[in-house]
Amino acid sequence: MNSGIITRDVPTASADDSPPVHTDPEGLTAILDNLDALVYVSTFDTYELLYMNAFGRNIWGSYEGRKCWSVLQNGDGPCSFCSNHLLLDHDGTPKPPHVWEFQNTVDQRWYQCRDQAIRWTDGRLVRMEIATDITDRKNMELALQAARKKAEATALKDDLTRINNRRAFFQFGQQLLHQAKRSQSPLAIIMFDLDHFKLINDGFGHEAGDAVLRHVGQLLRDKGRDSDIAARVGGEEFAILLPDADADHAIEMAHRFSSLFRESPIHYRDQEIRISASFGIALLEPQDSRLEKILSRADEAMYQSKNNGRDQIHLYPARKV
Ligand SMILES: Nc1nc2c(ncn2[C@@H]2O[C@H](COP(=O)(O)OP(=O)(O)OP(=O)(O)O)[C@@H](O)[C@H]2O)c(=O)[nH]1
Repeated sequence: MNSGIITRDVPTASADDSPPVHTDPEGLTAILDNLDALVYVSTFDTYELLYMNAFGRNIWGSYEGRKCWSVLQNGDGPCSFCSNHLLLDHDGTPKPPHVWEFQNTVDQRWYQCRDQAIRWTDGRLVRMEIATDITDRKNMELALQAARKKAEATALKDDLTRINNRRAFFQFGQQLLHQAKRSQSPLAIIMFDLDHFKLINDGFGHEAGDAVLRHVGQLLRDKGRDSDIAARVGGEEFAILLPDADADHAIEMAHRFSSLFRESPIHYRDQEIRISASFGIALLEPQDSRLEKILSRADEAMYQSKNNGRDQIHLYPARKV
């Protein structure tokens, strides 16, 4: 059968292991069948496969009289990612090769594909693809990407409490601040500091102190809104950024956590550790462009709660709520 790429009568290589007998003096079939890459040719209008080399036949089977989407992708129609429309100019002139990567749905391996419109032996323009197996490189790339993502996520988490660390608070918070300003929506920050934490460390031991911090982290994770950014911003100091929250909402949230802390003692080695915290709330103001400004007002309000006797909530500038 004439493959179309070969200009003389040449037997098509079989998918079995026996080497094909090549009669074409140019040895083109032998060259194509010895390539460690898929080469195939299909028509633009009917998607019929006109040629596929031995690499392809060994993986995807026989192709004669079949469509590329059926043989190569086991599909029941043209592939959604078909690159045919990228291979010809609007006036029908072949464009330079289109190079892309994808994972084959039949053998699940990754290929780098080089697609091009070429002139077939009967004169019409057809699609040719040369696809090289890049699975090993791709897997390494994907593993590296996953490792980098994990490292980035780890760098933004506080080891002890498993909530955001200070760096993450500023990174995510600054973005939310810009968003709030753009959409002219409110935004609030609640800051709190555990009361007499040194006494917990001194009385129950540093490990008990760690257990308390973990407990607070857990409450923040479990009881906050998904859209809020809760972070440990210091030793026993925490902050919650509340997007789209006005004073009433922030006050309600602060009261909710204040009660939760008071009402959920930590059980540590048969001992019960009771905690409370002093809270400060600050709201986004029109002149704010940096998160630090709002945080420092929340910090000021928090110190009013500390100085007034602890276990209470102040809204900046000086309102006990
Ligand atoms: N267990 C533990 N303790 C910590 C950690 N980070 C900071 N601390 C302790 O937190 C304590 C903070 O003490 P202070 O700043 O005096 O505050 P406080 O005792 O909470 O008193 P007030 O804030 O005034 O109510 C210190 O003893 C620190 O050693 C931590 O990761 N684990």
